Amino acid sequence: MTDTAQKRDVVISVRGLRNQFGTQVVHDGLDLDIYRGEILGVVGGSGTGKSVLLRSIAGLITPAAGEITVLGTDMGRADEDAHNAIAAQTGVMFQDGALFSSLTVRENVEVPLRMVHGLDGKLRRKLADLKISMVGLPYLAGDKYPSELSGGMRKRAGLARALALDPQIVFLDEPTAGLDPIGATDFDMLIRGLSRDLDLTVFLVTHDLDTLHAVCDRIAVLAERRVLVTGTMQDMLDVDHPWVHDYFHGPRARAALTTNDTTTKPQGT
Ligand SMILES: Nc1ncnc2c1ncn2[C@@H]1O[C@H](COP(=O)(O)OP(=O)(O)OP(=O)(O)O)[C@@H](O)[C@H]1O
Repeated sequence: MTDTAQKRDVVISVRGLRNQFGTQVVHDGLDLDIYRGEILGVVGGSGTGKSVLLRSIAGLITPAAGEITVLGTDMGRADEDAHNAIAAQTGVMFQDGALFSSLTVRENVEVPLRMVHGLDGKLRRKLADLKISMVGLPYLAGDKYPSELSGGMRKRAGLARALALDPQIVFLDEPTAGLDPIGATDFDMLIRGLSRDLDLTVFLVTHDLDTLHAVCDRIAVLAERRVLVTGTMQDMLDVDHPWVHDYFHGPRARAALTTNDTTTKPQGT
């Protein structure tokens, strides 16, 4: 870690995390820090526990051991009120948007807003429409049901819902999976723009090398049940570990490097 990184504000700290399902140990002694305002890309082979890590930090599963501190709150010791306060500061977007199929897009985005006391229906609808427009969906999309949307639109709707309460942190699980290359690039740019404009911290699980190049400030690699290494894309190219080397030096990585060398890149840490 550089001196600059050490001075930065840690908004999520994970120490000694252990996750286990039956006899299967997914994480063991996993440590990770995430800094305010950064976009952290989390990569790793299939089944290395990227989504489980996301769900642990987002408070959706309880780890077997370890400490997770989010915005200064030790989640293992926090009472229900503290958990709710953190939930209001964090938004989660799942791969397929995870929308309620019986609700319109606007009603889906209104779901978290219902937690806010004193917000009448009219204002709630206005706020939902604002989020819908922030993620680049047309105004009329608010009246549609998830089944009436394309996959990319459903992802945007899921992102609008994740942003409903103006969180400080958003968790994105494979945001570009299943999108065509143009849709994926558009979504990458949306994430970067929102992160910059809203000063969001983004925890982003992805397999998409273009996303890593175009969007992420830092990358964390999961392997051997822990975070093996963190650093910039440049740092990853120098890592002497078989999986990391193959991933970042393979033909797809080279193609992503060439493509993204011609576009604007985020500042490294
Ligand atoms: N609720 C659960 N019950 C039992 N096992 C689980 C559960 N959730 C995840 N696992 C297991 O934990 C391991 C890690 O799963 P996870 O979904 O985090 O992997 P991943 O790295 O996100 O994989 P992929 O890249 O394929 O999406 C897998 O072996 C999975 O089967």
